[in-house]
Amino acid sequence: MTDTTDTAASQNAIEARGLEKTYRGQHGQPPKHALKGIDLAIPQGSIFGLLGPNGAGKSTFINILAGLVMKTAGSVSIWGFDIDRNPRNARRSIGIVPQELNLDPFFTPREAMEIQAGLYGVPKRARKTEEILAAVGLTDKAEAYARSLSGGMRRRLLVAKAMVHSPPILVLDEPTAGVDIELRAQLWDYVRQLHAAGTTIVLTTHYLEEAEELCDRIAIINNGEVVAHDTKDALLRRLDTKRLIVRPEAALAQAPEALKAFEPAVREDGALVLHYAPSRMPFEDVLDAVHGAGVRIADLSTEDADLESVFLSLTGSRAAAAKAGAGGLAAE
Ligand SMILES: Nc1ncnc2c1ncn2[C@@H]1O[C@H](COP(=O)(O)OP(=O)(O)OP(=O)(O)O)[C@@H](O)[C@H]1O
Repeated sequence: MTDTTDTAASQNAIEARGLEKTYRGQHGQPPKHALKGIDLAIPQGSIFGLLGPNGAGKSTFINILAGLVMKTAGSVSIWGFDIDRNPRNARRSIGIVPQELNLDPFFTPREAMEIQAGLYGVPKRARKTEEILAAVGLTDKAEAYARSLSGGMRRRLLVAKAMVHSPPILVLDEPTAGVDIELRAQLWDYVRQLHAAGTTIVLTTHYLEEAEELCDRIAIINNGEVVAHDTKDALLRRLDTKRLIVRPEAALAQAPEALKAFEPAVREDGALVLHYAPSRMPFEDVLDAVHGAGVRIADLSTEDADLESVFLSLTGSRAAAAKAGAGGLAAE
């Protein structure tokens, strides 16, 4: 076993090559090929979003990083440490916040932190229990039993526990599920602080808006395969599509036939939504078409493609996008 990192690999916080996972079929079920050769490089210092519909394989990927699921084939290195050849160092380089709120109900947050630090062999003088509890807003609850904590507090305690050994990488698996908006904002503030201090952040989320707001790079996984892997901006640019939202002076019963080429829809609030490709069609031409169709405009606005559109075009699944909690476009 060696402790030396491979310098090329260490440019990336996490690197997976040809990663495969096949779950053995249980109760007469056929085997499940959950990861079909994943290649993924997560650069150091990024806030990386891992997106995908339910069952895409995100948790499988994260559980392989955590050492909870054995891969079937391929290789993974964490902070330059191969998980097979150097599992100890690989595991020390990463803090994982699990999806489930699995906390021992009989320990207080302070105790839970100390136990976790002990498990990682962090010497007493090097522990940062109070500092981390304060950062996640749990100082007041340091002596409360975990069972008396709200869902949001438990989630924040899990983040705190994942940070006890000061790993350079923090992975959050669906961290804001069940967390109310205020606490979510607080959690993201802390995650941003960690990122500013140099921690690489990887998160899976069902909230596309969250990924859009937070992440600088995004991979979309569908059906065990990476279908996109790019900077967020490049992903958003990839779709040459904009929406024009027109508020007509008089209510429209339906979208005018003459505007068919713009995939028109009349929203519940009465707005007429048109789609166009800005690189191929000057805005003036879109407006002319609206006038030509006899629609008098009371007000208008445009919207760029969002992550949901990208997600939809890549996974081809409107249901998946709806499940992904994007909202907002439901009326179209
Ligand atoms: N222990 C297991 N045994 C058999 N099949 C499994 C097991 N765990 C996951 N799977 C299957 O593997 C596929 C990928 O599951 P995984 O949980 O990784 O997806 P996910 O993208 O994390 O989904 P979600 O967002 O719902 O958590 C799914 O079809 C799932 O049913």
